[in-house]
Amino acid sequence: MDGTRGVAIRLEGVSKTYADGTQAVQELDLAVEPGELVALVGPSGCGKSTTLRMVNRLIEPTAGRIVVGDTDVTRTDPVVARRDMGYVIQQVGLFPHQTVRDNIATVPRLVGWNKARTADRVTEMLELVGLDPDTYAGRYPHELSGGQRQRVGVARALAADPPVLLMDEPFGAVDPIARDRLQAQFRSIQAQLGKTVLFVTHDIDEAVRLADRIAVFSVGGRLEQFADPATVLGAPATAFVADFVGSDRGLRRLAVTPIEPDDLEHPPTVSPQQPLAQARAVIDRAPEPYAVVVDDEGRLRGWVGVRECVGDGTVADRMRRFDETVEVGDTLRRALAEIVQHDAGWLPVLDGDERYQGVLTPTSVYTALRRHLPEGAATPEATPEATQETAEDVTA
Ligand SMILES: Nc1ncnc2c1ncn2[C@@H]1O[C@H](COP(=O)(O)OP(=O)(O)OP(=O)(O)O)[C@@H](O)[C@H]1O
Repeated sequence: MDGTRGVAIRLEGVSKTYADGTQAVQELDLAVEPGELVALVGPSGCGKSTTLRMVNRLIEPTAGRIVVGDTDVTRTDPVVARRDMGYVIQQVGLFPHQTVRDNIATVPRLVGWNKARTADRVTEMLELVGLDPDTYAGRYPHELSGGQRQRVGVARALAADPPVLLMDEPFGAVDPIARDRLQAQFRSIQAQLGKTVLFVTHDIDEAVRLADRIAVFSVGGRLEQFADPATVLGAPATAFVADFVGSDRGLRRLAVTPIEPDDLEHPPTVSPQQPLAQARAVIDRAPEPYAVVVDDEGRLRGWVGVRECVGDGTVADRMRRFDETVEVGDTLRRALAEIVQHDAGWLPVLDGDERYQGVLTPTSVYTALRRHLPEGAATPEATPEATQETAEDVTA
């Protein structure tokens, strides 16, 4: 979809001290690239929302400069600056006495779009967020589910095609299943639109799932680390970050680590036309008690184990099919989930053209996870002290 692409956001030495002396944000420097999706995370009260609201000047910084695209928003009329920044909040903030249509049309009308252009845009935005315009445009907010209200909130924020989107716990108020769906949908919307998105969440899994980079704050608005999810999880910069992302960060890394061809194992392969006796001989020479059946075009057909390789006939007569496969580029988490779900010792991996590439086993998933540790990553999980600690935790 054509539209305004994202612009850079720069915070330079930004601080906020509230009137009662609370230091919410201290000397914050943060540079967000155009089109980047950045999550602000940290414990309650660490200044995430304050930071977000200083960008659209709902809160005035006490020091520093905030530049959005070419505009120093700290020196611009905030009402004008806000037109370039869609804003989505947890409770959505839809106008209760206006229809969905009128809610979405708010900013386009404000900036003087004519009726026809505004009406087209409302339809386009409802379709973008997956709500049928004929059904929903005329409804009032109380006639929608929480998830639908949230989607209308996103549609409204995007309606005037701003380059920047600011979101404060955008999916916080919906149930976990709707939340998963909304997150996936938002990712695909963002992939199409390429806006610059700053969003606040206290949910590290949401940040890992959605963000290109994660900014981790500690109380007092100090930036502890600003890096991509794999680095935050695999190489936490400080003890604070390690604690915040949790002792199960190793598991979380599964979700951000893609399957690569180098990670795969290569058990023996046979073709469907081969006699079973030949397949048996192939398996007997290999450490694995099975062979993968691949046809002449490199497509996966199934597998045979030693037990199938008896009697006359060909591999095609006795081979078994797979319940599941994964592709190179899918996450290790997906692979492990399939292995566990199907109680399988191994899982075939295809390329984007459905050609067989190799297999993953629980061991190779683990090896891949270790290989993908970001540079400079200490592996606290593997140190004697950490092992000791875990043992104490277990016995405590
Ligand atoms: N208007 C205000 N006056 C005084 N202190 C404030 C004000 N607004 C926020 N604070 C304080 O500033 C600090 C940062 O608040 P902020 O809302 O930015 O945190 P947060 O990280 O978004 O927290 P949460 O996750 O709980 O929403 C907190 O200590 C909060 O109590």
